[in-house]
Amino acid sequence: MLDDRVLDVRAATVRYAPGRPAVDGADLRLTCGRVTALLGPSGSGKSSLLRAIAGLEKLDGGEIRFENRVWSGPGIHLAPEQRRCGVVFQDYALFPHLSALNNTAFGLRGGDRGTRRAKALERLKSVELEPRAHAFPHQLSGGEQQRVALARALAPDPDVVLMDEPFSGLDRRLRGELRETTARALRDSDAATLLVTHDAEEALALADTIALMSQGRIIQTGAPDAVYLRPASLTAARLLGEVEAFEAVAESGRALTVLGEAPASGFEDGARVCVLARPETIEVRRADAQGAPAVITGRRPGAGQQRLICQLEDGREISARTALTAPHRPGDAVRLALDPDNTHVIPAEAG
Ligand SMILES: Nc1ncnc2c1ncn2[C@@H]1O[C@H](COP(=O)(O)OP(=O)(O)OP(=O)(O)O)[C@@H](O)[C@H]1O
Repeated sequence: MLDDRVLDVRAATVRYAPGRPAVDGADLRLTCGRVTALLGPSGSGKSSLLRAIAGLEKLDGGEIRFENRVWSGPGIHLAPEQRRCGVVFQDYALFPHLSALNNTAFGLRGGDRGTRRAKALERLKSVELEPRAHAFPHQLSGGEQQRVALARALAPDPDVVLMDEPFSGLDRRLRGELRETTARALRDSDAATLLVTHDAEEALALADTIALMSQGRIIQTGAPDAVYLRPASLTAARLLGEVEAFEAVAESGRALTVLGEAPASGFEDGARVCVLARPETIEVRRADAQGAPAVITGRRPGAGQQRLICQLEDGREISARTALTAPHRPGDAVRLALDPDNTHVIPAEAG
């Protein structure tokens, strides 16, 4: 079997000023034909890492290599145009005086004009924009502009596609639609894609792999469900959504929390652990059932689900999510319990 074609980032460091670098020894691997979402809070270094891969920032340490070719490393810095790398910026950066077709054809080299136009048209078709080929950017909606930017990035058949918050200027419904078109076009292209986002839902919906970034480092990489359900630390868990954390001590392969037991095999007796549970896995039971007594103090309806704030007898508030149709209302007395199959236990120091 052929080896996967990969872009390898090793111990990459980008420093703008004295003190902690913006990118602080980040390791990341992008595989052709796969979409990797780089998810992290504002200021964690996502755009700086993307720009370093694109060749727009020099590395202060570490290395970036595509297959056997070093793009950035000690004494080496290939110019952006020497990297087979397409970039989609947050504001799309389209040329206002060029049509969608000419924007898409802009980066194409070689062949005659007719061949380049045909190729650009093919790319516009892949993002379902062929009928708007002759429109100028100001005549296109935000979502259409985003797709032209994607077609332009994909037109020269790059090895790597970098997208910096490509959906951030669009409304929620449009984002959902565009994600599908974008994911399809990216997978068909066989490029290694990095999608920078601070939107966990977007990362979970679009990516084959999620890389979590915090304070300049990649703190966990894995398949979306694995990273969501089995975060390596509390910081990683919180990057993907709300989570409840309970301190406990491991005993005979179990950890006992205020909401019941969680399996903790792999931990020695007496080890301090942190039991993590997502709000949708916390069971909200009737007041006469087993579990920790609580009172519902808040309720926020959402799409298909409701978020409940439940106060335990010691005053601690627990967030639980149940079906919107479940008959839970503020003031109700309930019992809360962990679903042992859906907890994840980490060492206390990672909590
Ligand atoms: N050109 C620059 N000069 C100096 N400092 C910079 C520069 N670009 C970014 N920084 C700093 O580097 C750190 C990381 O910024 P970066 O834009 O990479 O983070 P980010 O995770 O992409 O954030 P956001 O989600 O807000 O875009 C921040 O502290 C930022 O202020």
